[in-house]
Amino acid sequence: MSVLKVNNLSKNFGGIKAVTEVSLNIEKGEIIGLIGPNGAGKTTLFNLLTGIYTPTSGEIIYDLDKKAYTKDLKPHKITHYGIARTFQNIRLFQNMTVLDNVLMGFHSGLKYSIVSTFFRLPSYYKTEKSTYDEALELLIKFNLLDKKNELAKNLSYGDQRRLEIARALAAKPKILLLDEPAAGMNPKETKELNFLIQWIRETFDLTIILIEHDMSLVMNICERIFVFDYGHLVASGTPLEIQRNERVIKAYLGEEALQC
Ligand SMILES: Nc1ncnc2c1ncn2[C@@H]1O[C@H](COP(=O)(O)OP(=O)(O)OP(=O)(O)O)[C@@H](O)[C@H]1O
Repeated sequence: MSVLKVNNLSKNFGGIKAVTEVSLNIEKGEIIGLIGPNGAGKTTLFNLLTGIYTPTSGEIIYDLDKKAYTKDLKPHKITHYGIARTFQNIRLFQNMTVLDNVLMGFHSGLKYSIVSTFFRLPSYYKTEKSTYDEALELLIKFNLLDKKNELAKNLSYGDQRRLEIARALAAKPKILLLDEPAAGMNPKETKELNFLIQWIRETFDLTIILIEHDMSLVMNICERIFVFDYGHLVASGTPLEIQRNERVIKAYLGEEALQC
């Protein structure tokens, strides 16, 4: 079942063609890798998928059952359609605690009204209590419970990356976008991330799309890979197909890819 479809999507910034006529289809439950040289358009595609940028042309169709298109969707609405993300440069609330960061992630999905919040009606407290419990559960799953009262800025780099993923999951997404999750991680943390990504796919019943330059991670966990160059989608296929694709080897991977 398709959960996300992109048709002839383009984004120009003045004369720069960041994304050009990209079409792709993502199936439920897949782990997808987006790879390509710096400036190839990968993050711009994420920004289009999350409503940060409006497409110059083309369309994005989320969750085909609901027939939601990008045209009039703002980022908070896209969250409601089930997309959450992390950022290349970690964007946590650095001076807030670990627990508060996760609680902020629930905010977009909360069901109580302004009236019940203002008058502190029972529905407000009920939602607040279950949100708090769910936040603690997420912290347990991510092995961060003992750090719940620490400020985000005091966590190790690997913990900050995991906290950012936990916060994204609080919005209960169907599709999780990870922008260079292994950036800045040491080999041990990258290995743990490898297992973490597969574990969250199973545990949270997710479809995952990740941008990554660490080829061992991409080749190990992705079922399909899309390769970008100068804004164009130049190849797609399984890790094995991509590793053997002459054009991709020449433009990006290099001969060592064959040993991955
Ligand atoms: N807001 C913007 N304004 C102008 N140009 C932009 C903007 N965002 C991206 N670009 C340009 O679009 C092109 C694609 O950039 P993008 O960040 O999407 O590449 P990328 O594949 O994610 O690169 P990296 O791997 O380095 O993160 C680049 O030429 C970049 O300079």
